Amino acid sequence: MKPVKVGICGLGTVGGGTFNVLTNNAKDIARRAGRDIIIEQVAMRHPNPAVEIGSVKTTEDVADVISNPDIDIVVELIGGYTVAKDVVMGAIENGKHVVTANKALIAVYGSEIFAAAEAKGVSVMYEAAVAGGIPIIKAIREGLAANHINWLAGIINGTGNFILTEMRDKGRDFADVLAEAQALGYAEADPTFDVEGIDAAHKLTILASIAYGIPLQFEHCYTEGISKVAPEDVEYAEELGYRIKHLGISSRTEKGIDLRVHPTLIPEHRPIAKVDGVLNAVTVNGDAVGDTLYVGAGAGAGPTASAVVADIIDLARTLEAPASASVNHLAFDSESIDNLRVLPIEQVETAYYLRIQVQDRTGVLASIATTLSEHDINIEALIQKEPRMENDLAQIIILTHKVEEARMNAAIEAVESLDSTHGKITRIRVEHLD
Ligand SMILES: NC(=O)c1ccc[n+]([C@@H]2O[C@H](COP(=O)([O-])OP(=O)(O)OC[C@H]3O[C@@H](n4cnc5c(N)ncnc54)[C@H](O)[C@@H]3O)[C@@H](O)[C@H]2O)c1
Ligand SMILES: N[C@@H](CCO)C(=O)O
Ligand code: NA
Repeated sequence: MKPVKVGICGLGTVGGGTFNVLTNNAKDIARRAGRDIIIEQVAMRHPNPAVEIGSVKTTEDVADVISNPDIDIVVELIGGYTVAKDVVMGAIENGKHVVTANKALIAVYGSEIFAAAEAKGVSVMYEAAVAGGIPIIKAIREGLAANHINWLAGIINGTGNFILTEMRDKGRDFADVLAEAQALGYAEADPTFDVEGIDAAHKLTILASIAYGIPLQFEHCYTEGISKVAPEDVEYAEELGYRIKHLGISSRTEKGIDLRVHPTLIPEHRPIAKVDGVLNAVTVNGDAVGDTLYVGAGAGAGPTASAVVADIIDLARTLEAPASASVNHLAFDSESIDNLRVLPIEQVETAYYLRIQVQDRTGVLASIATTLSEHDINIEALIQKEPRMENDLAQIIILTHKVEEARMNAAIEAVESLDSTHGKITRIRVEHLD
């Protein structure tokens, strides 16, 4: 079979990794694809010291790649919504298949992009966009295709997990660890996407869509980052037998779809609680298969390139096949996408960890317990910490049973207004993942 020719746009962390994997593993890749895969051209702004470009043609203008008649597959590894979108839409317009690692683009503009691709009879592949090297898109879209998927939850931002792990294990400073994650090529161009949960929300939006056959609804994803996780909460959570992880969580309930990203206490015996550093993990529950768990590197040049190149190989294998033979972009036939409602966070039910600062005097505990009980909130565990700081305030840490968020909001407001409590209550949602 004739070789397949690839054009790479962007030669940064992932572009460089993709170039190197395609080059270094060319023999194995050809054996798998049944044909050679050749890098025909690279659009780049700066040389990448990790890459020996050799005799591959380069250009500074992505338009050269998109319009190159020899190129079958355009690989978009620039990032963002502007040039990247032009590259993807331009490649589709020119009848080329696309591979991208750009979750922001897929989460926000995926519907438009997939519609354009379907009209042209080409595919847009995005395995690298979610959980880096873990083949989670393939697992859900193809491997679990027999199932009615009930829920999924995952650590889906490598930078965030790396920061939380280093803070917990080594007591390192947040800003220091973030700088290291950036130097290692894990972080987004704008790292607030990592630390404020936006990147995880992009990924969760994609996962929920292919799990349930619903439209991409990034705008409805509840998003909270890790920037406010305090070292003392990490410590108290551990004392209660939990770890704090930044999770993306989605489940189907009778009321609608739950779609949320936030710091979460999970029991320390859950396998996902032990997934540390830049590793990601996704657990998916299907009605036939039960619980499944996928773990691997969520960011970095090699792991992300592994996913990009797997997509290129898939396309290379089926290049001459009719478009109807390809897996649907969002796993389900585009005619049968269900417009299920995403629940507002106020209607979501979870258990809670609460840390309340109180005056260290008798009766305080009783008044808090009474206020919670007036809101129908049951306490599962409670610890009290003596004052540590100059302000002479003690801390009460409470784990509650499940309660609707709106009711918890009302209870928190009532507890905060008690004379004996001080300042804002820290609240972190708790999930048992069963
Ligand atoms: N880094 C990771 O671990 C990782 C993992 C999964 C997905 N991603 C996604 O992959 C994409 C790329 O991320 P990255 O970490 O490699 O970023 P990066 O900043 O390292 O690389 C982007 C490259 O694009 C180049 N570029 C910018 N504008 C260009 C233009 N007009 N023409 C040609 N080149 C241009 C930049 O010079 C840079 O080298 C993003 O969408 C990101 O979200 C990254
Ligand atoms: N910045 C992302 C890259 C992988 O998508 C992360 O840290 O997970
Ligand atoms: Na992946």
